[in-house]
Amino acid sequence: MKIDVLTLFPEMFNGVFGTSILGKAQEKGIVELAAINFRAYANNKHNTVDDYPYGGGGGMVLKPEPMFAAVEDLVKDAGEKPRIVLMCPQGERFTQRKAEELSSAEHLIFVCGHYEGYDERIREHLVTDELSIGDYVLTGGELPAMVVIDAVVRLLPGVLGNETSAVTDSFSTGLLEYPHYTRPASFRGMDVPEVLISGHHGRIDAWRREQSLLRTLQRRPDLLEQAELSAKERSWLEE
Ligand SMILES: COc1cccc(Cn2ccc3ccc(-c4cc(N)[nH]n4)cc32)c1
Repeated sequence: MKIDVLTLFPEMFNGVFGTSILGKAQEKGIVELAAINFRAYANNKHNTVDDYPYGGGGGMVLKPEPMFAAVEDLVKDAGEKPRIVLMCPQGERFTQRKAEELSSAEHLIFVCGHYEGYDERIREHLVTDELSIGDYVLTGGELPAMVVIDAVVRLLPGVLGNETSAVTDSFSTGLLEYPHYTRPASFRGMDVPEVLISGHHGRIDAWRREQSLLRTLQRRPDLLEQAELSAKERSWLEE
């Protein structure tokens, strides 16, 4: 997979792209990550990428020309038509399901703006997906793009050491994750649940599923509507 990020602050991505799981995914050749300064595509004397809004009002608006020129330059060598993902507070709420959908793309281009917004022609004629990472307003699209890229890349085959963890972790099952424990079996009188030390994998799986259901019921009952539950599980939860 190839991921390009169009931003005015490419240096913000150095740490995220160069270390830990994303860095290793690049070393393994699973993903190619690049942050490009779209100011390079500004076609005016002062290299401006923003301007005052027509109709007046506060704040500056991102101009269409540099963004169109930058995306067209990135797309020209592309095989499959890339997904052009615009980060903005008004976008579709980003979810694990959306991460799974994006992880099947060959090429993603993220548009990270600043200022008070984007010229609407960017949205209407360039963008394929508009995403928000939550109902709060950030200063720009870089942090939301990092969040989305992290959630997408970890799903790519070979990125996570233990293949199953991307499938069984929170939200992939539609439920919150069960509690995790590791050595020591007893720490300051706090013991690991017996079942996890029993070596009985059928009982362990059943306990983990039950804990996921309980934790989801307690913390995120809204997720239960969409989750795939057996009739027995549904009646147990409704008791
Ligand atoms: C566009 O509408 C805006 C209105 C007021 C401020 C801003 C600031 N801003 C600029 C580009 C940008 C990209 C993403 C986000 C963002 C995403 C989420 N979930 N919160 N905030 C915020 C951004 C934008």
